[in-house]
Amino acid sequence: MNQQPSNIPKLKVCGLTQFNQIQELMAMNVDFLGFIFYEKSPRYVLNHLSLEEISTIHHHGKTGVFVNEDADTILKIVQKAGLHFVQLHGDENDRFIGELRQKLDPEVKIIKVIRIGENDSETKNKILQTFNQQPATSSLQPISYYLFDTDGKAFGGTGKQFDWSLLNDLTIPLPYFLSGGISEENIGNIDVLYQQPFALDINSKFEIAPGNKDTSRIKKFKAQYLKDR
Ligand SMILES: O=C(O)c1ccccc1NCC(=O)[C@H](O)[C@H](O)COP(=O)(O)O
Repeated sequence: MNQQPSNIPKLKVCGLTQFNQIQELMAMNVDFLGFIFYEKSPRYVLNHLSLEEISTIHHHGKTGVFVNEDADTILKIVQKAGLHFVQLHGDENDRFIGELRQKLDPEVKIIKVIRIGENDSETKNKILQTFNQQPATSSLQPISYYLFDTDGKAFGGTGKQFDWSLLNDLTIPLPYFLSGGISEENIGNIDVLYQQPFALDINSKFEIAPGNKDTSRIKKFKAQYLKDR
């Protein structure tokens, strides 16, 4: 993984489908490469790359995004594609996550997505419930990271920002990825967050078309916002 001063968030680029673009992102030391294994997404990676092709990508941050997928399918994809992170982007409950954790190689880390709708007490309760799902006595922590994204019918890739100030009302017990419509236009507001993100997750705001990334804009974004601020 790329060495950076710890106060600078890492960068995940999600919804990758093009081999040449993946190579360009690797050359610019992007920390996480996101592949969507959800058939209904316009960024469904298996329409473009095979599991064998993904397995040939030599990078330590290969992340598979899954939506309410069954554990054995996730396991098979993780093994065949050589993934390092599993991002659970649906409504997976603690029991499912615990079972999946038992099946996965301990080196493979789980990122649990919390999709955020309105900034209201119901949303805050939903988030707190998810935080409380972590069994304290487990020898292997089921969830390693949270990812906060904007809720929507498509589950992800909405291109919309949620109200970040909501995170300031919470003590987030794990490092987290900040996601949902992140671009040059709103990243300047990141300083409002008391607890800074471990990583930023960018996607549709840097696309020419779904799955087709504007890598030169990503390069500029990374150089401008993810160096010493
Ligand atoms: O991007 C998708 O098409 C998608 C569909 C279903 C579940 C997850 C999906 N994306 C996962 C991501 O991690 C995205 O980067 C995240 O949703 C933010 O996307 P955006 O709002 O476009 O920046």
